[in-house]
Amino acid sequence: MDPLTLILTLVLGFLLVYRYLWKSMTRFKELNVPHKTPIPIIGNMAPTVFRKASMHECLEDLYHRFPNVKYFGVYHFVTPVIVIRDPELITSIAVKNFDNFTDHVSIVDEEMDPLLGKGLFFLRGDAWREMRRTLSPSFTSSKLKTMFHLITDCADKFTQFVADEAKQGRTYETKDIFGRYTNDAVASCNFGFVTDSMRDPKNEFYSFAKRTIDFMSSLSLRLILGNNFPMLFKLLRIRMFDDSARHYFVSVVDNVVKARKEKGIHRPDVIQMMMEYKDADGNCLTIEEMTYQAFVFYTASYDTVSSILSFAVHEIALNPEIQAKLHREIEEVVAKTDGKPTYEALKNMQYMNAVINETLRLYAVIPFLDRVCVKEFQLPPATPGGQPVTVKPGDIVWFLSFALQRDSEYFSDPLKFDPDRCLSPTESSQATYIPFGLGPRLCIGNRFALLMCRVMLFYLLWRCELEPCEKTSIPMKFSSKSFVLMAKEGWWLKFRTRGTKTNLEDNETANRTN
Ligand code: HEM
Repeated sequence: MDPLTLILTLVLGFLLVYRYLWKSMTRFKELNVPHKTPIPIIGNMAPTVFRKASMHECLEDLYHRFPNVKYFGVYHFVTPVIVIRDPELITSIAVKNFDNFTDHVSIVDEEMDPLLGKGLFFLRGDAWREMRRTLSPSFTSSKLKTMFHLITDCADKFTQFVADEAKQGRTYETKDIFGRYTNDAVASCNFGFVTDSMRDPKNEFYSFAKRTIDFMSSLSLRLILGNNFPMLFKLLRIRMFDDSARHYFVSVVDNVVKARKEKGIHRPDVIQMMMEYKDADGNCLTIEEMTYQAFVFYTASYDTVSSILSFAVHEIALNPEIQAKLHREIEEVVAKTDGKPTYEALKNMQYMNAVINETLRLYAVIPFLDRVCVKEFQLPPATPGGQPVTVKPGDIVWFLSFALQRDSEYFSDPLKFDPDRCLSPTESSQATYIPFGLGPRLCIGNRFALLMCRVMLFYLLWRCELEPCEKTSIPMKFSSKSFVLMAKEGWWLKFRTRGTKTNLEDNETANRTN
């Protein structure tokens, strides 16, 4: 190609791309939906692009710019998204009119990235319905009860190890150690084998999975790009996870299934339930299908559960009266169950549940919940006297759990960590408290997640006291580098085995928290 043709082609290409991008960025002006003027390509995401704020804080800021509307528009880079602000309208979309909004935004190509694309989260329409029906029985209360001892084994081993190490007080980065616990619990309950990642942090499964699902790596960037430029992603064959990850997890599941069949092993876990599943025509799940679902459970748990535990212990350490109250409740259960806590005893711990629920309110780890319109739907006017807006198939809506759960309109003194508010059900409603989402797409693992948190906090606070240390972030600042909610400087705390503290150390702790 001669230089002139090359330059003309490049200019034309640039103009076409610019026009296409710009066209999508005038959508809200045309629809007369309240919005902030976007910057080309970056849209309304400048604070996250220039690392001034986390995605959560950037969206929360936009949320507060439009206080009196039912919804407003956000340009997530080049993608126009309607953010629903009104709780009633959120319920209408996610629950009552679910059939118009059945899917999550598909950010990966199913064939190129089957580990994510064929997992429950990204399945669409009937394929999602079928798989959700298949997997739901794995997480009922009765199934969780059978998995309870698998989880307590992990928490017990973990806290014994920590209690041995922390006799003189020991500082930990809690996200790292709770990541190991979550890994062990999920490996045991979902993949069907035992790891001990505190004593053996280099074990193959944990090392591989941790490297694969690292939101502080380019994975966060790839998630954002996949959300905005799915065509480009496909064209350039960019993937979230490469073939080595798929091969590794398929071989793990294959080995577990083979060993169980050969040795006649039966274990009360999710792999076993998937092995035993048969559809109406007698078809079983393939090894690949089992792997994709076990992998999505792992991905959905690893970061969320370890983050919620880290935020919870951060607040517990900073609030000695909450820690004391929680410890009293734990001692009551220990006394009642003769030191062998049961599933029911833990499930009924009111204050423990309030502490976890309050953590989920204050720290919604996922920045937004999304739905894609699959059937035309009419939104009421955004403002009194405005015009209704028709949402078409392919249009995207978001609900901002982080902003809603920190809105003083719904929660008094919203930045205060106050578990007591969760003891009185009046403070939250269905659509303003949505840490696990809502409607038929609600997190399938929510009970499992709560159980993992409850079990860990129980064993940990039974054996250890938690204190802030020099490196603890006070107040908590969020990282602008990650797609999920992360502490900017990490989550650092001092753990101390109960009953080993001197009077002098007691005074030091009191001074630090005052
Ligand atoms: C504290 C921990 C967790 C939090 C905060 C969380 C939060 C969420 C949220 C917000 C959604 C989207 C819901 C919606 O769109 O309405 C979701 C979906 C999902 N979560 Fe969780 N989750 C957690 C733990 C888990 C665990 C432990 C598992 C697996 C065992 C899991 C598996 C899933 C799956 C498979 C979906 C997709 C469900 C579907 O589309 O049908 N999550 N989660």
